[in-house]
Amino acid sequence: MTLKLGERKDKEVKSTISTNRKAEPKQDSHVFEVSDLNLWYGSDQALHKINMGIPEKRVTAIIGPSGCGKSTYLKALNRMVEMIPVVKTSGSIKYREKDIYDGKFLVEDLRAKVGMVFQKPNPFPKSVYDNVAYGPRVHGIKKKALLDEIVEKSLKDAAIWDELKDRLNENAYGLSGGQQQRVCIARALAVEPDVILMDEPTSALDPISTLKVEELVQELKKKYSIVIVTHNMQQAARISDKTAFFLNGELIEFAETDELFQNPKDRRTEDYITGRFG
Ligand SMILES: Nc1ncnc2c1ncn2[C@@H]1O[C@H](COP(=O)(O)OP(=O)(O)OP(=O)(O)O)[C@@H](O)[C@H]1O
Repeated sequence: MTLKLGERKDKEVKSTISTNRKAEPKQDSHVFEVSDLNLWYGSDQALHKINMGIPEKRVTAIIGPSGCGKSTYLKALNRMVEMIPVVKTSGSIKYREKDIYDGKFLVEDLRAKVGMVFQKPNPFPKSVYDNVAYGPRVHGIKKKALLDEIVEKSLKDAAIWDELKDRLNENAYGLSGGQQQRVCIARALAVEPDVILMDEPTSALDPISTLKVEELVQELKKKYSIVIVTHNMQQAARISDKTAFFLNGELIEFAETDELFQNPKDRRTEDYITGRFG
Protein backbone atom coordinates (compact mmCIF):
# COMPACT_ATOMS: atom_id res chain seq x y z
CA MET A 1 0.00 0.00 0.00
CA THR A 2 1.62 3.25 -1.11
CA LEU A 3 0.76 6.59 0.28
CA LYS A 4 0.17 9.02 -2.52
CA LEU A 5 1.41 11.98 -0.58
CA GLY A 6 0.37 15.39 -1.70
CA GLU A 7 -2.71 14.05 -3.44
CA ARG A 8 -4.99 14.04 -0.46
CA LYS A 9 -6.52 16.51 1.83
CA ASP A 10 -4.97 16.78 5.28
CA LYS A 11 -7.78 15.06 7.11
CA GLU A 12 -7.75 12.10 4.78
CA VAL A 13 -4.01 11.70 4.99
CA LYS A 14 -3.97 11.93 8.74
CA SER A 15 -6.54 9.21 9.06
CA THR A 16 -4.79 7.14 6.37
CA ILE A 17 -1.60 7.02 8.38
CA SER A 18 -3.34 5.14 11.09
CA THR A 19 -1.53 2.97 13.56
CA ASN A 20 -4.51 0.86 14.62
CA ARG A 21 -3.44 1.50 18.17
CA LYS A 22 -4.83 3.59 20.92
CA ALA A 23 -2.48 6.23 22.18
CA GLU A 24 -1.06 4.98 25.45
CA PRO A 25 1.17 7.73 26.73
CA LYS A 26 3.50 6.17 29.27
CA GLN A 27 5.96 7.51 31.73
CA ASP A 28 9.01 6.24 29.92
CA SER A 29 12.33 5.52 31.47
CA HIS A 30 15.06 6.47 29.05
CA VAL A 31 18.08 4.50 27.83
CA PHE A 32 19.55 7.62 26.21
CA GLU A 33 19.24 11.20 27.29
CA VAL A 34 20.44 13.62 24.62
CA SER A 35 20.82 17.25 25.68
CA ASP A 36 21.63 20.25 23.52
CA LEU A 37 23.46 18.10 20.98
CA ASN A 38 25.12 20.06 18.19
CA LEU A 39 27.16 18.32 15.52
CA TRP A 40 29.31 19.72 12.75
CA TYR A 41 30.93 18.13 9.71
CA GLY A 42 33.82 20.60 9.41
CA SER A 43 32.11 23.97 9.31
CA ASP A 44 28.68 22.61 8.31
CA GLN A 45 26.34 22.14 11.20
CA ALA A 46 24.24 18.99 10.73
CA LEU A 47 22.49 18.81 14.12
CA HIS A 48 21.19 21.78 16.10
CA LYS A 49 20.48 21.61 19.80
CA ILE A 50 18.80 18.22 19.88
CA ASN A 51 17.07 17.35 23.14
CA MET A 52 15.56 13.91 23.12
CA GLY A 53 15.21 10.94 25.43
CA ILE A 54 15.11 7.46 23.92
CA PRO A 55 12.50 5.38 25.77
CA GLU A 56 13.31 1.95 27.11
CA LYS A 57 11.81 -1.14 25.45
CA ARG A 58 9.86 0.83 22.93
CA VAL A 59 10.36 1.55 19.23
CA THR A 60 11.34 5.12 18.39
CA ALA A 61 11.12 6.09 14.72
CA ILE A 62 13.02 8.99 13.22
CA ILE A 63 11.50 10.50 10.12
CA GLY A 64 12.26 13.55 7.99
CA PRO A 65 13.36 14.53 4.50
CA SER A 66 16.66 13.50 2.97
CA GLY A 67 19.65 15.23 4.53
CA CYS A 68 17.81 16.35 7.69
CA GLY A 69 20.28 14.57 9.98
CA LYS A 70 18.51 11.29 10.81
CA SER A 71 21.50 9.00 10.19
CA THR A 72 23.89 11.48 11.77
CA TYR A 73 21.79 11.49 14.93
CA LEU A 74 21.60 7.69 14.99
CA LYS A 75 25.36 7.32 14.52
CA ALA A 76 26.01 9.87 17.27
CA LEU A 77 24.29 7.52 19.73
CA ASN A 78 26.95 4.79 19.38
CA ARG A 79 29.75 7.22 18.51
CA MET A 80 30.07 5.83 14.99
CA VAL A 81 29.89 9.33 13.65
CA GLU A 82 33.33 9.94 15.15
CA MET A 83 34.84 7.69 12.51
CA ILE A 84 34.59 10.75 10.26
CA PRO A 85 37.59 12.84 11.31
CA VAL A 86 36.05 16.29 10.68
CA VAL A 87 33.14 15.68 13.05
CA LYS A 88 32.84 17.89 16.14
CA THR A 89 30.09 17.75 18.72
CA SER A 90 28.89 19.75 21.71
CA GLY A 91 26.21 19.04 24.26
CA SER A 92 25.77 15.74 26.01
CA ILE A 93 24.63 12.18 25.29
CA LYS A 94 24.03 9.99 28.31
CA TYR A 95 23.55 6.26 28.00
CA ARG A 96 22.02 4.88 31.19
CA GLU A 97 23.09 8.04 32.96
CA LYS A 98 26.72 7.80 31.86
CA ASP A 99 28.18 10.41 29.56
CA ILE A 100 29.28 8.53 26.43
CA TYR A 101 31.98 11.12 25.76
CA ASP A 102 33.46 10.73 29.20
CA GLY A 103 36.97 9.33 28.67
CA LYS A 104 36.17 6.51 31.12
CA PHE A 105 33.43 5.10 28.90
CA LEU A 106 35.18 2.89 26.36
CA VAL A 107 33.71 3.09 22.90
CA GLU A 108 33.88 -0.74 22.59
CA ASP A 109 31.74 -1.07 25.72
CA LEU A 110 29.23 1.40 24.33
CA ARG A 111 29.00 -0.42 20.99
CA ALA A 112 28.57 -3.78 22.72
CA LYS A 113 25.49 -2.34 24.41
CA VAL A 114 24.27 -0.32 21.45
CA GLY A 115 24.16 -2.50 18.34
CA MET A 116 23.52 -1.27 14.82
CA VAL A 117 21.81 -2.65 11.73
CA PHE A 118 22.41 -0.90 8.44
CA GLN A 119 20.40 -0.08 5.36
CA LYS A 120 22.14 -2.64 3.18
CA PRO A 121 22.59 -6.06 4.75
CA ASN A 122 26.32 -6.35 5.43
CA PRO A 123 27.12 -9.91 6.47
CA PHE A 124 30.77 -10.94 6.59
CA PRO A 125 31.88 -13.31 3.81
CA LYS A 126 31.71 -16.19 6.27
CA SER A 127 29.28 -18.91 7.22
CA VAL A 128 25.97 -18.03 8.89
CA TYR A 129 27.37 -19.57 12.09
CA ASP A 130 30.60 -17.56 11.99
CA ASN A 131 28.70 -14.34 11.31
CA VAL A 132 26.60 -14.75 14.43
CA ALA A 133 29.45 -16.13 16.56
CA TYR A 134 31.75 -13.28 15.50
CA GLY A 135 30.91 -10.82 18.29
CA PRO A 136 30.91 -13.37 21.13
CA ARG A 137 34.30 -14.68 19.90
CA VAL A 138 35.70 -11.13 19.86
CA HIS A 139 34.51 -10.88 23.45
CA GLY A 140 36.53 -13.99 24.31
CA ILE A 141 33.95 -16.78 24.18
CA LYS A 142 35.67 -19.90 22.82
CA LYS A 143 33.66 -22.86 24.11
CA LYS A 144 31.90 -24.54 21.21
CA ALA A 145 28.85 -25.54 23.26
CA LEU A 146 28.33 -21.99 24.48
CA LEU A 147 28.80 -20.54 20.99
CA ASP A 148 26.32 -23.09 19.62
CA GLU A 149 23.81 -21.96 22.21
CA ILE A 150 24.33 -18.26 21.46
CA VAL A 151 24.07 -18.80 17.69
CA GLU A 152 20.84 -20.75 18.06
CA LYS A 153 19.28 -18.26 20.46
CA SER A 154 20.28 -15.25 18.37
CA LEU A 155 18.94 -16.77 15.16
CA LYS A 156 15.73 -17.70 16.97
CA ASP A 157 15.36 -14.17 18.34
CA ALA A 158 15.93 -12.84 14.83
CA ALA A 159 13.13 -15.15 13.60
CA ILE A 160 15.34 -16.98 11.13
CA TRP A 161 16.40 -20.14 12.95
CA ASP A 162 13.82 -22.36 11.26
CA GLU A 163 14.89 -21.16 7.83
CA LEU A 164 18.61 -21.54 8.46
CA LYS A 165 19.15 -24.24 11.06
CA ASP A 166 20.26 -26.68 8.35
CA ARG A 167 22.36 -24.10 6.53
CA LEU A 168 24.56 -22.81 9.32
CA ASN A 169 27.75 -23.68 7.46
CA GLU A 170 26.73 -21.97 4.23
CA ASN A 171 28.22 -18.65 3.29
CA ALA A 172 25.88 -15.82 4.31
CA TYR A 173 26.47 -14.20 0.91
CA GLY A 174 24.38 -16.99 -0.61
CA LEU A 175 21.25 -15.97 1.31
CA SER A 176 18.50 -13.69 0.07
CA GLY A 177 18.70 -10.01 1.03
CA GLY A 178 15.93 -10.42 3.60
CA GLN A 179 17.65 -13.44 5.14
CA GLN A 180 20.98 -11.60 5.19
CA GLN A 181 19.37 -8.70 7.03
CA ARG A 182 17.93 -11.02 9.69
CA VAL A 183 21.34 -12.72 10.04
CA CYS A 184 22.79 -9.23 10.59
CA ILE A 185 20.14 -8.64 13.24
CA ALA A 186 21.06 -12.00 14.83
CA ARG A 187 24.71 -10.93 14.73
CA ALA A 188 23.79 -7.74 16.57
CA LEU A 189 21.75 -9.71 19.15
CA ALA A 190 24.54 -12.24 19.80
CA VAL A 191 26.47 -9.79 21.97
CA GLU A 192 23.38 -9.14 24.11
CA PRO A 193 22.90 -5.46 23.37
CA ASP A 194 20.53 -3.21 25.24
CA VAL A 195 19.66 -0.87 22.39
CA ILE A 196 19.42 -1.59 18.67
CA LEU A 197 19.87 1.22 16.17
CA MET A 198 18.43 0.53 12.74
CA ASP A 199 19.25 2.77 9.81
CA GLU A 200 16.55 2.21 7.17
CA PRO A 201 16.84 -1.57 7.66
CA THR A 202 14.18 -2.48 5.12
CA SER A 203 14.86 -0.03 2.32
CA ALA A 204 16.83 -2.63 0.32
CA LEU A 205 14.29 -5.41 0.95
CA ASP A 206 11.27 -6.75 -0.92
CA PRO A 207 7.80 -6.35 0.67
CA ILE A 208 7.71 -9.83 2.21
CA SER A 209 11.14 -9.48 3.79
CA THR A 210 10.15 -5.99 4.93
CA LEU A 211 7.10 -7.41 6.66
CA LYS A 212 9.22 -10.06 8.39
CA VAL A 213 11.65 -7.45 9.68
CA GLU A 214 8.75 -5.24 10.83
CA GLU A 215 7.19 -8.18 12.71
CA LEU A 216 10.57 -8.95 14.19
CA VAL A 217 10.93 -5.38 15.46
CA GLN A 218 7.64 -5.81 17.33
CA GLU A 219 9.01 -8.93 19.01
CA LEU A 220 12.39 -7.41 19.75
CA LYS A 221 10.98 -4.43 21.59
CA LYS A 222 9.92 -6.77 24.39
CA LYS A 223 13.60 -7.14 25.24
CA TYR A 224 15.39 -4.24 23.58
CA SER A 225 15.04 -0.52 23.04
CA ILE A 226 14.93 0.21 19.33
CA VAL A 227 15.59 3.35 17.33
CA ILE A 228 14.77 3.11 13.65
CA VAL A 229 15.41 5.65 10.91
CA THR A 230 12.92 5.28 8.12
CA HIS A 231 11.92 7.19 5.02
CA ASN A 232 8.65 5.35 5.03
CA MET A 233 6.01 7.13 7.09
CA GLN A 234 3.63 4.20 6.84
CA GLN A 235 6.33 2.04 8.35
CA ALA A 236 6.95 4.51 11.17
CA ALA A 237 3.21 4.54 11.86
CA ARG A 238 2.97 0.75 11.76
CA ILE A 239 5.85 -0.20 13.99
CA SER A 240 6.86 2.64 16.27
CA ASP A 241 5.57 3.81 19.62
CA LYS A 242 7.16 7.23 19.41
CA THR A 243 8.15 9.26 16.38
CA ALA A 244 10.62 12.10 16.04
CA PHE A 245 10.40 14.46 13.07
CA PHE A 246 13.69 16.06 12.02
CA LEU A 247 14.06 18.95 9.61
CA ASN A 248 17.28 20.72 8.62
CA GLY A 249 19.14 19.19 11.54
CA GLU A 250 16.53 20.23 14.11
CA LEU A 251 14.18 18.07 16.10
CA ILE A 252 10.85 19.66 15.26
CA GLU A 253 8.49 17.35 17.07
CA PHE A 254 8.77 14.20 19.17
CA ALA A 255 5.61 12.52 20.36
CA GLU A 256 3.68 9.30 20.69
CA THR A 257 3.37 8.02 17.13
CA ASP A 258 -0.44 8.17 17.06
CA GLU A 259 -0.33 11.71 18.35
CA LEU A 260 2.29 12.87 15.87
CA PHE A 261 0.44 11.46 12.86
CA GLN A 262 -3.09 12.25 13.95
CA ASN A 263 -2.56 15.53 15.70
CA PRO A 264 0.79 17.13 14.85
CA LYS A 265 1.51 20.18 16.94
CA ASP A 266 3.92 21.89 14.57
CA ARG A 267 2.89 23.18 11.17
CA ARG A 268 6.11 21.80 9.63
CA THR A 269 5.34 18.29 10.89
CA GLU A 270 1.87 18.55 9.45
CA ASP A 271 3.24 19.77 6.11
CA TYR A 272 5.66 16.86 5.98
CA ILE A 273 3.25 14.09 6.93
CA THR A 274 0.62 15.41 4.55
CA GLY A 275 3.15 15.50 1.73
CA ARG A 276 3.43 19.23 1.21
CA PHE A 277 7.19 18.89 1.12
CA GLY A 278 9.92 16.31 1.49
N1 LIG B 1 30.51 12.18 6.02
C1 LIG B 1 29.95 13.40 5.88
N2 LIG B 1 30.72 14.47 5.60
C2 LIG B 1 30.17 15.69 5.45
N3 LIG B 1 28.85 15.95 5.56
C3 LIG B 1 28.04 14.91 5.82
C4 LIG B 1 28.54 13.58 5.99
N4 LIG B 1 27.50 12.76 6.24
C5 LIG B 1 26.38 13.53 6.22
N5 LIG B 1 26.72 14.82 5.98
C6 LIG B 1 25.78 15.96 5.88
O1 LIG B 1 25.03 16.04 7.08
C7 LIG B 1 23.67 16.36 6.79
C8 LIG B 1 22.77 15.27 7.37
O2 LIG B 1 23.03 14.05 6.70
P1 LIG B 1 22.38 12.67 7.16
O3 LIG B 1 22.98 11.59 6.32
O4 LIG B 1 22.47 12.56 8.62
O5 LIG B 1 20.86 12.92 6.75
P2 LIG B 1 19.66 11.88 6.62
O6 LIG B 1 18.46 12.59 7.14
O7 LIG B 1 20.01 10.59 7.24
O8 LIG B 1 19.56 11.74 5.04
P3 LIG B 1 19.01 10.52 4.12
O9 LIG B 1 17.58 10.36 4.48
O10 LIG B 1 19.21 11.02 2.73
O11 LIG B 1 19.85 9.31 4.45
C9 LIG B 1 23.56 16.48 5.27
O12 LIG B 1 23.66 17.83 4.94
C10 LIG B 1 24.77 15.71 4.79
O13 LIG B 1 25.24 16.24 3.56
